Amino acid sequence: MNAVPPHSGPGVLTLQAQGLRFAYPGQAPVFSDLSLQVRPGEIVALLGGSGCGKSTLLRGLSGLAAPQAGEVRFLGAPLTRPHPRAALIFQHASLLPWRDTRSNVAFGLDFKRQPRLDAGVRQRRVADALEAVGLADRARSYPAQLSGGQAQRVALARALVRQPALLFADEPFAALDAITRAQMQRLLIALVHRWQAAVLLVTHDIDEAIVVADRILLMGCEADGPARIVQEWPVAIERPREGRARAAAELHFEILTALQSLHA
Ligand SMILES: Nc1ncnc2c1ncn2[C@@H]1O[C@H](COP(=O)(O)OP(=O)(O)OP(=O)(O)O)[C@@H](O)[C@H]1O
Repeated sequence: MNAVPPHSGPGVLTLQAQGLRFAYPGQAPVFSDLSLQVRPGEIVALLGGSGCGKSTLLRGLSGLAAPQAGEVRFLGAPLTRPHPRAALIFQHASLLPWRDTRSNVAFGLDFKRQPRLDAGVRQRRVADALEAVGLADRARSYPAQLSGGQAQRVALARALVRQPALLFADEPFAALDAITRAQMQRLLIALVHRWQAAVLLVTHDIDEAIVVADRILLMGCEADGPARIVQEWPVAIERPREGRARAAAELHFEILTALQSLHA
């Protein structure tokens, strides 16, 4: 694998959001005065009830939507639009059907503001990313020839090819069956550790958050007011976490109780 360049200097947070406010036109704010941080290499899960604003927050943090107040800093500098060292994955892989797997992954290097790479470096990056997600032998396959799990691996490779310092992931495994989902969770953990990326993972699934995350944030809103981060938990369960059912169950119960109390 090629060396991944350092993501930030010592002590620099990967992502720092301070005092964010966002409202859709003519509507009450989805969130107001919301702050959070993601440290280098940290996996942070964002849990919350449906409609509380998780996806909107992710869009605001990634530069896809502009908050009306507050500041987002990425690798120490203000972020006002999508950054080449931040990548996004969503519930649906959204591959280009007329491109094969290799070309879909290479497309990750063609987004706006990506640095121009020479052909050899591009090829190596794509090959590394495909190998990392276990699809080196499917480089010539088209999306219609892939399973849902394989398609999501291609989407992950398309994100990794950019050597991101931060991966924004909005319910990336929600559409997968339980076994594929567990495989993808393990893959995500292995890859971010190997590629030294941080992750901000939006999920509805408390168990997924407990298996994957270093830290869990619970987002909620009381009495239809703007959402905020109401509670946070460091996940101190030793990895790998499968088989540590008791510790996980205790944390699951604590988070579920907090989530239910928001909707009581
Ligand atoms: N484009 C939009 N225009 C207007 N309102 C929107 C738009 N997108 C989302 N909303 C509203 O903003 C609020 C937050 O939506 P958002 O999708 O961010 O929540 P969420 O927590 O990600 O939901 P879910 O978990 O169900 O996906 C909701 O009330 C939603 O109806």
